[in-house]
Amino acid sequence: MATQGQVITCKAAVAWEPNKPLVIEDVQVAPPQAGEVRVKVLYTALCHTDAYTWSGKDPEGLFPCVLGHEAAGIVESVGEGVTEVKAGDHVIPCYQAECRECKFCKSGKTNLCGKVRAATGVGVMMNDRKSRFSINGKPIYHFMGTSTFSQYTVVHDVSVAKIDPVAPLEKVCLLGCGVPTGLGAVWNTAKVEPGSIVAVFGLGTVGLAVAEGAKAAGASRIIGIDIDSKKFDRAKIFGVTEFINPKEHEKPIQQVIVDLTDGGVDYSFECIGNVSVMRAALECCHKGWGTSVIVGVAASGQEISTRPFQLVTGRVWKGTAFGGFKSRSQVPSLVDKYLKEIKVDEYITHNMTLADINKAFDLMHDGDCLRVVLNMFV
Ligand SMILES: NC(=O)c1ccc[n+]([C@@H]2O[C@H](COP(=O)([O-])OP(=O)(O)OC[C@H]3O[C@@H](n4cnc5c(N)ncnc54)[C@H](O)[C@@H]3O)[C@@H](O)[C@H]2O)c1
Ligand SMILES: N[C@@H](CCC(=O)N[C@@H](CSCO)C(=O)NCC(=O)O)C(=O)O
Ligand SMILES: [Zn+2]
Ligand SMILES: [Zn+2]
Repeated sequence: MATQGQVITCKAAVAWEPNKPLVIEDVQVAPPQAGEVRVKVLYTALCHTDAYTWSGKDPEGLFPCVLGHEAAGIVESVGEGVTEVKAGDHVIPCYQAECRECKFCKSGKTNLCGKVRAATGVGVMMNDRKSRFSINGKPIYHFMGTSTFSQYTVVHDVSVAKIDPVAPLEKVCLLGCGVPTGLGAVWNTAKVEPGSIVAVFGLGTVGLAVAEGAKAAGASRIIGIDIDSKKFDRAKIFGVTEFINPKEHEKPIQQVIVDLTDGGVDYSFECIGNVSVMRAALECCHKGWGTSVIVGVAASGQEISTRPFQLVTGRVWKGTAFGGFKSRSQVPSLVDKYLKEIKVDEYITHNMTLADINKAFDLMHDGDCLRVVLNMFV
């Protein structure tokens, strides 16, 4: 039965309140308006940023909402004026949009896009500043412009990347967030050169993707730092060459690293979201040139600090969103790269269904878990 132009009622996991279990509900998803695309979400993974917003610590978190931003699916229908995708195309929703027309996109200096950000930050669509999700008439907010914990979602056309239909959607859904973030932090934001010494704080999916990116960039040493020593064996597969557990050292971790590296590392990456670790990551960098990249998302109210002398003496502090990748232009090439070389399957530790989403979030706090992929239609 054709669904184009019709309201679709489907299953979605709704976050009614911070920290309260998600509830699988029958949700009405309105047809896409001008410049919008309705996507049948086949697979979605869970990212720690979903857990962060769900926790109530995200200043942009609005409830009730449909969370989720790391997914893959097929276009169900498109609104007026949409030319770059059509029904049947395989796509990855992109929480970081790319319009190619705004001041940010045209600058060539950033992957951030300004076109729809004001609407996606308050859980609505740009066209009419309303949500396309509702339950018996009650609006449910969107999240990050993606809301992939729903069997159908509506996204802006600037927030969807068309990909090679050969790619397995149950795998490449990971290219919607965590893996590109880590790879791009190394390749686009830090621009790590061959021979560099790299420190990676936090060996979850994002940190392991940093290690994978650093190995591909030819780093000579990749030092993994995590408070859970169980992470170390697996991290070797992703390129980590040495491990440090800060709990096993009396000295501050930055001092331990400076001592081990003849003055500090060339590049460090914070992949946790802990502001004290962000400071350590900066301060373990080599005087004169060491660069530290903040990747982790810290809760509202948290602030970073260091002695300005750390920067006066040549260390550089940076941050990255989606690894600096321009989403619509570059996600399709990441999918092509996946088909040839980059790891993705290796980050998937669990496969579950939408009905089990609360159990999937519980699993994320278990040290063995990297990414859980949910099959949305089983
Ligand atoms: N900037 C972006 O675009 C972007 C994109 C995706 C995710 N993120 C953020 O990146 C962070 C990492 O995501 P993830 O999915 O890899 O998370 P994760 O929870 O799987 O990994 C974090 C790791 O850090 C370790 N850890 C915790 N506290 C530590 C400490 N004090 N010292 C050393 N290690 C410690 C944990 O044991 C774990 O292995 C999250 O904050 C997430 O929100 C940012
Ligand atoms: N609303 C949050 C922002 C959190 C944040 O920094 N998000 C990252 C992506 S995390 C993906 O897992 C990001 O890309 N930020 C840039 C942007 O949102 O435009 C808060 O306010 O803390
Ligand atoms: Zn994410
Ligand atoms: Zn733009």
